[in-house]
Amino acid sequence: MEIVLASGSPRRRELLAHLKVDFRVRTSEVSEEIDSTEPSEVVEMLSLRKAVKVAEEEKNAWVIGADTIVVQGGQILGKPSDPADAFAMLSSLQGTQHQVFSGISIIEVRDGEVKRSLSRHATTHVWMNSLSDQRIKWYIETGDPMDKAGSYGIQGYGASFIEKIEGCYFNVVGMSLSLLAEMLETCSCPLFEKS
Ligand SMILES: Cc1cn([C@H]2C[C@H](O)[C@@H](COP(=O)(O)OP(=O)(O)OP(=O)(O)O)O2)c(=O)[nH]c1=O
Repeated sequence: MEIVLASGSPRRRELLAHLKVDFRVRTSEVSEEIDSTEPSEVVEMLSLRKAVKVAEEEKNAWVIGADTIVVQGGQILGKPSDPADAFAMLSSLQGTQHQVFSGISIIEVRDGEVKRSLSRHATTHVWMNSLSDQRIKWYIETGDPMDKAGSYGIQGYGASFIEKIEGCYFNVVGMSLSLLAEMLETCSCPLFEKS
């Protein structure tokens, strides 16, 4: 049995490495189109979709999938489609509060069959400082926002935008480690349990 991270996100690789477990990465392409507008449902369903796609290719593994979105006033912000979209997102987030939802799914596959499937999410409240148009434009030119939900990364230069957060920091970066640890324990994953 192995732990397989179903993610192309370099952040999620770094995050999982913090848990001091052996794992390998297997990426897949899934559609991120979804009918639901309920944030918790969206991130749990998308994380499950990513995990399922990879689990179908595995024989014996715990497959982990995750998904992160930014939510402001009920509106869901994913990754920006282009620099103009990033500008629109950051302009609306600056000077206000928003939430970051990250869903995590674990699928336990034994002998090619799904033995257990678990999906959970965490929410973090984030307060962003007021930002000038020039500063937003400069940040977008660095390219950093383009692969991130809400068009910012709290773990890089984007940290200078953040006044405070309430909730798990790692949840903002892409996956709550305390939630993941709890889920691996629930699954009785021996690769995680420390003696
Ligand atoms: C808000 C925020 C998001 N992000 C990132 C985390 C996710 O990688 C990304 C949201 O996109 P996701 O679709 O959740 O993930 P992904 O496409 O990067 O990777 P994969 O689906 O293969 O697992 O935004 C940060 O890195 N920092 C932040 O502060």
